[in-house]
Amino acid sequence: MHIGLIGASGRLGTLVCENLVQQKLTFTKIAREDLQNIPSFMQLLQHVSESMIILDISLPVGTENICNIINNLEEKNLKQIKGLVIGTTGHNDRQKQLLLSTSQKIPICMVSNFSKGVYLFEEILKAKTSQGLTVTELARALGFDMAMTEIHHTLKKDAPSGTAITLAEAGKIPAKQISSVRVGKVVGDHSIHLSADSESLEIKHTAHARKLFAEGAIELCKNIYTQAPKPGFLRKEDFFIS
Ligand SMILES: NC(=O)C1=CN([C@@H]2O[C@H](COP(=O)(O)OP(=O)(O)OC[C@H]3O[C@@H](n4cnc5c(N)ncnc54)[C@H](OP(=O)(O)O)[C@@H]3O)[C@@H](O)[C@H]2O)C=CC1
Ligand SMILES: O=C(O)C1=N[C@H](C(=O)O)C[C@H](O)C1
Repeated sequence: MHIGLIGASGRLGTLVCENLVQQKLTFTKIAREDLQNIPSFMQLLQHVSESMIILDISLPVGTENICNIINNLEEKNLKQIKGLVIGTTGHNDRQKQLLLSTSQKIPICMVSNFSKGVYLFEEILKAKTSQGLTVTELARALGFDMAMTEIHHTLKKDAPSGTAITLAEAGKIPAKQISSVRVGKVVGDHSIHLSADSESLEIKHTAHARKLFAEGAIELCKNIYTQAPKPGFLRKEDFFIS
């Protein structure tokens, strides 16, 4: 497997490159210039002889650019790309629509958080209690009010975080109940607060180091490459465990 990496010079991208080198996996850095038009991208593809997974950990405009390239590539060149894994967050509705239409051409997997802990968090929110209720339904029935906070470093561009949006969807927590804090160098904290008259409860995930996301992203790329799914919007749940 070869990885085409968009966002290689970024905070996360740098760690992904280090990890790929450690694992002796081959990769190509895809710069913003490579995504400007088909000839630029074709030049890059011609230097890669193997089939590849493209990992996008850039900004929403980077995602938009790679989607436009994919939608305009000839079928024979498209065959070289086995999947597009998107870790970038903060897409607007138009960009989400573009991703959906691009998934008709290649398999696309969008993962707002590559950590296993957040995956577990999401599954907890979607699970059913012994009475057949979701955690949120049970909490509300027991008189708990629910809200979420997410805390990240000050250089993060989007708010709320992609993870907060994903967790809120899983727990059916209204978007207006999410608060975002940007402070210092926090890698990523997500908490759900449950509050009743005389007691409170908190479910919290803390990312202790950014390399966690790099490891998760590469593992996911490997799993998708091995399973070789057909074009479409992939459920990350089908690829998180190898
Ligand atoms: N899914 C997950 O688990 C995680 C997701 N993220 C997400 O990943 C993304 C990157 O985060 P982070 O590394 O902190 O951000 P950085 O700002 O450090 O890096 C952004 C990267 O994107 C590149 N870039 C920006 N615009 C374009 C473009 N138009 N075309 C190609 N490349 C472009 C930048 O390149 P240049 O140097 O040329 O500006 C840079 O390499 C964010 O969306 C963040 O939310 C972050 C952590 C975990
Ligand atoms: O930008 C970040 O740093 C992070 N972004 C992702 C998000 O928006 O949820 C994942 C993680 O929390 C770090």
